[in-house]
Amino acid sequence: MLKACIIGASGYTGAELARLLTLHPNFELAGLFVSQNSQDANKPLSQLHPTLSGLVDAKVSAINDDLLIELAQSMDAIFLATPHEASHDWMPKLVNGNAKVFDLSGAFRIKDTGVFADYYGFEHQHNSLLEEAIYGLAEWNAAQIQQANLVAVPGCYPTASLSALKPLIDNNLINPQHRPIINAVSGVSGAGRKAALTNSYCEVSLQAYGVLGHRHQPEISQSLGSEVIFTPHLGNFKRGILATITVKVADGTSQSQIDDAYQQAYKDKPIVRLLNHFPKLDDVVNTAHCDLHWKYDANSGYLVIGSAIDNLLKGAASQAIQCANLAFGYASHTSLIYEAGKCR
Ligand SMILES: NC(=O)C1=CN([C@@H]2O[C@H](COP(=O)(O)OP(=O)(O)OC[C@H]3O[C@@H](n4cnc5c(N)ncnc54)[C@H](OP(=O)(O)O)[C@@H]3O)[C@@H](O)[C@H]2O)C=CC1
Ligand SMILES: CC(=O)N[C@@H](CCC(=O)OP(=O)(O)O)C(=O)O
Repeated sequence: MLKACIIGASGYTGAELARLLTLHPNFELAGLFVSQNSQDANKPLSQLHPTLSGLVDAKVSAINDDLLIELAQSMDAIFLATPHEASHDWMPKLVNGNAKVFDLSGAFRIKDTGVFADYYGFEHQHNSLLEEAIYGLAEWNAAQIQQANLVAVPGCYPTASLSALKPLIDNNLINPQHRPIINAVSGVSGAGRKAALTNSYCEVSLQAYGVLGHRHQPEISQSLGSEVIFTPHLGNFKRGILATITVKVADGTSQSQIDDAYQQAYKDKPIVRLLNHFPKLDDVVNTAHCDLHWKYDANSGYLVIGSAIDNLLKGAASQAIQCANLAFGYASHTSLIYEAGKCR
């Protein structure tokens, strides 16, 4: 069994990782950590997340610098489900050991350091680690992830958006004169577990935010190789992201070229499901799937794609497990999807 630990285990994505690693046939969950001064240190994870009762009753421990170095030597896999700044600050201690590191934060996703000052509010100090980090979009970067020691797991909105747009861009089907327009709605768990006025129950009402300035816009553009217009919205539900994306396709594109692009991209990739209707959040929440559907108007040249994921799973924890599966030589979907009542 491969030894894995989670830093930031008490958060929403950390708890999902704990569940997925406990149920995984190839990993042993060997450590759960929170920050040095965490109020939750020494509490059982199942006390913080009672849904894990009987499954993950181990206590979370406070992390410190010596422990980081020790974990880098003793673990096979380290999952960071921590704020961007914490991942940024700790990474040099974590990458120089035996463990492969899977970072769910945004700290190592972008190659251009200027983006961190503009969108993340801190100056990036680790250029060489940014170079080394592999972007963990599992269906699209498998060969690189298999060789990686440091995987930057994509953000939730970028996962929903890129899963819809990559088949088109890879087949030169997007009209370069027109930016794809991404409108996406997220549940409140996308903001993490910490209390804040903007995500408290009585305050949340469907609303756009981060308009023309959200940090996921440069992340999507980097991976797509094309600028986009990205507008996120916060909805008054717990989990899930529904993205509706409008694309002006290249002149002369046929319906069958579009259909083929999606079918070729996702054949043998069972996490992504191509539907015959526009996706619904309820069908992906609590699953590792990304559901896609599209409709094309050949007269106008406009294509609309619907993409749905669970932000905490395909948008974070289960995609991190897909990356770990690949990095340790297993099929990407190992332990993540169900077939005839069995976990594949
Ligand atoms: N929620 C989502 O849908 C997605 C989140 N992400 C990213 O994943 C990461 C985790 O997100 P999420 O689970 O939602 O966050 P939460 O706020 O729910 O959890 C954060 C975790 O990190 C710990 N933590 C907080 N501050 C620090 C610190 N300074 N040093 C070390 N540990 C700290 C927290 O515990 P404590 O404070 O007690 O130490 C907690 O365990 C973030 O980087 C987020 O941007 C990525 C994709 C989707
Ligand atoms: C609803 C909500 O607040 N969502 C988060 C995105 C969560 C995510 O993907 O996290 P990263 O920060 O790791 O990119 C936001 O808009 O900031």
